[in-house]
Amino acid sequence: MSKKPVRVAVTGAAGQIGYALLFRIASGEMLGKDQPVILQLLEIPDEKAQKALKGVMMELDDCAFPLLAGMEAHSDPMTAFKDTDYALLVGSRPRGPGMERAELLAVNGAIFTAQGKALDKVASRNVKVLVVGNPANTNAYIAMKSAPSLPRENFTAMLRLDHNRALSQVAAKAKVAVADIEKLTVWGNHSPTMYADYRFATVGGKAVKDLINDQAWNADVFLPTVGKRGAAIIEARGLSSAASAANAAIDHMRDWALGTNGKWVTMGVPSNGDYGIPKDVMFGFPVTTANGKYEIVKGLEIDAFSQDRINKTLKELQDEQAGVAHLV
Ligand SMILES: NC(=O)c1ccc[n+]([C@@H]2O[C@H](COP(=O)([O-])OP(=O)(O)OC[C@H]3O[C@@H](n4cnc5c(N)ncnc54)[C@H](O)[C@@H]3O)[C@@H](O)[C@H]2O)c1
Ligand SMILES: O=C(O)C[C@H](O)C(=O)O
Repeated sequence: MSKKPVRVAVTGAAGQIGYALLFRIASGEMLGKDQPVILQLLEIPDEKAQKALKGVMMELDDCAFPLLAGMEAHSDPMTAFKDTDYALLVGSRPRGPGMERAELLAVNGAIFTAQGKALDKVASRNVKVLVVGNPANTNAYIAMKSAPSLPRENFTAMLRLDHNRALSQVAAKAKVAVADIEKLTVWGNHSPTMYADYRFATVGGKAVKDLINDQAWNADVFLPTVGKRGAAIIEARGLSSAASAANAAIDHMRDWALGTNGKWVTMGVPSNGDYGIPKDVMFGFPVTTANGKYEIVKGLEIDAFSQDRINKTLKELQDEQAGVAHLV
C-alpha cells in the first residue's frame, strides 16, 4: 500500500536555494523514494516574487514527479505552515561580499519571530524544522523561542554545509574517499568561528588525525578554509552558495527523518547543557539519528585547543542571542 503524503513547507521558495531544493524534495531524495509529498510554498506577498513562484511550480508540474501529491503557493505563514510535517525555513536575505552573516540579524531576525509563532499555531505537533536562512543558528533560536507550545527539539539549524565542506577538505588532505570518513563533526555556529573537528574521525578503522598528522594545517589551513568557504563562494560566484546549501538541507532532513544507522552527522540543535553549552543555545553538535529523533554523541574528550575554539564560537552565539533578546 502506498504511504500517506506528508506536508513539506519551504519558505523563500522562489529564491536560489529554493530552486535547487524543491525538485529534489519532489523526486524523493529527501524523504525516500516511496514517500509522497505535498509542497506548501511560501514567498513574500510581492507580485514579482509570487509570479516567480508560479513559474517554479509550472516547472515542478512539468517534471511529472510521481511522488508530488500536491503543491500550494502561499504568501502568509499561517496558511503555508498549516499541518506541516516538515518546515525548511530558507526565505531571508543572503549576505553580499564583505558582510558577515551576523550582520543579517537586523534584517532577517524578525522573519523568524513571525514564522515561529505561525508554526506554533498551525503546524503538526511533530513538525521538524530546519532553519537555513542566515544567521541560521540564531534564527533557529528565535523561531524556537517564538513557538513555546512545540517541543524545543523540533527546531534545528543547518551546520551540514560546514560538515560536508569539512569532509571534502579532509578527504583531499588525507587522500581518502569522502564516503569512507566517519565520526567527523562541526561544533558551534554556522560562521567563521565554527570548529570543524576531525580528532575522532576514522577511515576503515584508522585515525584520520594520524593520516594527516599536521596540526599547523589544521589550525592555519583547514579551519579557515571551512570557516570562510561561504565568503569565498560569494566572492567567486557573486552570489551565495545555493546548490551545495540545498544539498546540505536535503542531507540534514533525510538523516533526521530516516536515520543514520549509528553514523555521526552534524546538526545545530538546542543544547541541554551538553559539553558545557548552556541550555537552549542552538549549537552544532555531533549527533546520531534513529526513528525520527536525534541524539547528541556524549562523552567525547575536549582538549585545550578544542575547548578554546568551542568557547569562541559559544561566545559569538551568546552575543547574537543577547542582540535578539527583544525578538523572543
Ligand atoms: N545555513 C547555511 O548553510 C546557508 C547556506 C547558504 C545560504 N544560506 C542562507 O539562506 C538564505 C536564502 O538564500 P538564497 O540564496 O536562496 O537567497 P535568495 O535571495 O535567492 O532567495 C531568498 C528568497 O526568500 C524570499 N523571502 C524573503 N523573506 C521571506 C519571508 N519572510 N517569507 C518567505 N520568503 C521570504 C525572497 O523573496 C527570496 O525569493 C540566506 O539567508 C542565505 O544567507 C544559508
Ligand atoms: O556564507 C554565506 O553567507 C552563505 C552560506 O551561509 C554559506 O556558508 O555558503
